[in-house]
Formats: sequence, C-alpha cells, structure tokens
Amino acid sequence: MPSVSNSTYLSVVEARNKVLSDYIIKCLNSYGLCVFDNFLGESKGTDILNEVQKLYNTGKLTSGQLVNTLSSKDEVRGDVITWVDGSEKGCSNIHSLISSIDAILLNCQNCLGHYKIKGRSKAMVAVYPANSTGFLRHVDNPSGDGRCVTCIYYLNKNWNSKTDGGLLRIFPEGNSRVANVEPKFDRILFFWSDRRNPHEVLPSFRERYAVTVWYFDSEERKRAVKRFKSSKSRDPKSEMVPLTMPMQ
Ligand SMILES: O=C(O)CCC(=O)Nc1cc2ccccc2cn1
Ligand SMILES: [Mn+2]
Repeated sequence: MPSVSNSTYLSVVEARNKVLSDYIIKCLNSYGLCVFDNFLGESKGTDILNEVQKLYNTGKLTSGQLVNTLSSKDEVRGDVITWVDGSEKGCSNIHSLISSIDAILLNCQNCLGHYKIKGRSKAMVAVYPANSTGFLRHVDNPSGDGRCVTCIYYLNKNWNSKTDGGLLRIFPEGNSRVANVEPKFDRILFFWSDRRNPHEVLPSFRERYAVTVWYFDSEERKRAVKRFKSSKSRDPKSEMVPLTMPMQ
C-alpha cells in the first residue's frame, strides 16, 4: 500500500468534506433533513462506539427523564445521557467525531437556510437501554433558543428496526410523509431543530447508542440570550461552545 503524504491525505479529507457539505446543503435546504451513511468508516466508528459503551458500562450516564425534571409520572423518554466536550478522559474519539462534524458545518457556512452557524452545544451521548420506552414525539427547539441544526451520529451495528425497534420517526411539517430513520452504525443525520421536524424514537429492544450535537444560529442565539438572561437555568443543551477546527 503506497504511503500517502500528510498533505495529500489532508487534501483528500478536504475534498471529501466539500462533497459531503454540498450534499448536506442541498438536502437540508430541500427537505429539512439529510442522512449520510459510512461517515467515518468501520474503524473510527468502532473506536467511538467503544468509548460510548465504556461511559455507559461505567455508570457515567444519567436518566434523560430526570434532566427534563418532568412532573408528569409518564416517562417521556427512556434514554440515559451525559454531556461531553471531548476533552474528558477516554473521549478522544468522541472529540474527533465532534471536530469532523464541525469541519463539515464550517464548510456549509452561510449556505444552510438563512443561518449563520458559529457555535454548537456540547455532545450529548445517549443510550436507550434494551426494552426502554423510546422518546415521545417532540420538537428539539420549539421556542427559538438558538439551535438550528440537530446532528445525530448513530453507533448501532447490524441494527434491524423490525426486531430491534428504536426507529427515529420524523414528521416533516406540511408533509404527509414520515421519515423513518434506522439508527444504523456510522450513519449521520442532520435536520432543522425547530417546529419543522417533530420526531419520536420508538421503543428499543436492544441497547441503542447515539451522539447528538446541536448547532446554533448566531442571530437567534443572541435574541434567546437576551430573552433568557434572567433565567438561571444552566441546561447543558443550551450552553454554546465555539466550533473546533478539525483535529489533524
Ligand atoms: O436518538 C434519536 O434518534 C433522537 C432522540 C432525540 O430526539 N433526542 C433528544 C434529546 C434531547 C435531550 C434534551 C433536550 C431535548 C432533546 C431532544 N431530543
Ligand atoms: Mn429530539
């Protein structure tokens, strides 16, 4: 196998990011959602899966239901989650995932709707335990909190929703068709975070792993910060961190 120089490797990565960014721009602007398979490849995807499973198996994830502090006794969501920025011990591959997605979104600058994307949330690592209840139909950002694009990276090898459940169902506004997204290994999904994309997760019968990042529109974010200035809530999903440059 001829060795590839570092500069050649980088230009291949940049060309690939450009192709992927063009695809995301076209899909999101046309349909409001975009699915891309084989995002990082078997090896990198497995490295990320191993880190997520380690976080889960060492008890680092807490019930998402509690995070929502819902008074209702009905379980709205059955996931367990933790928030990472990738600098944590044992999260270097999750950091690499976040940087890869940031690089793609930086390439999409100013071409996604009217949005100016300059920041994102931390990454939310989520596991739906086997026989969990999924996530009831909801909108990620119903109230203009600044989040404009939801990005979910799935880590579930040989997933078959007929037997394993766990389908993500998106109900694009004004469209009678439903998008059924299998949470397949090394699949990345982007969709508008606002009321255009109500969605739900069907009950899973097998452990279901995903990493989610939300990207912020700078103008909507500025307006939201002004509106929520008084609120003391330090909800991690609405904390914004700047995009990181891709790790070389
Ligand atoms: O795993 C999937 O396919 C999507 C699951 C999903 O919608 N997760 C989710 C998780 C959330 C956590 C905090 C606040 C809002 C949230 C909205 N959505
Ligand atoms: Mn959601």
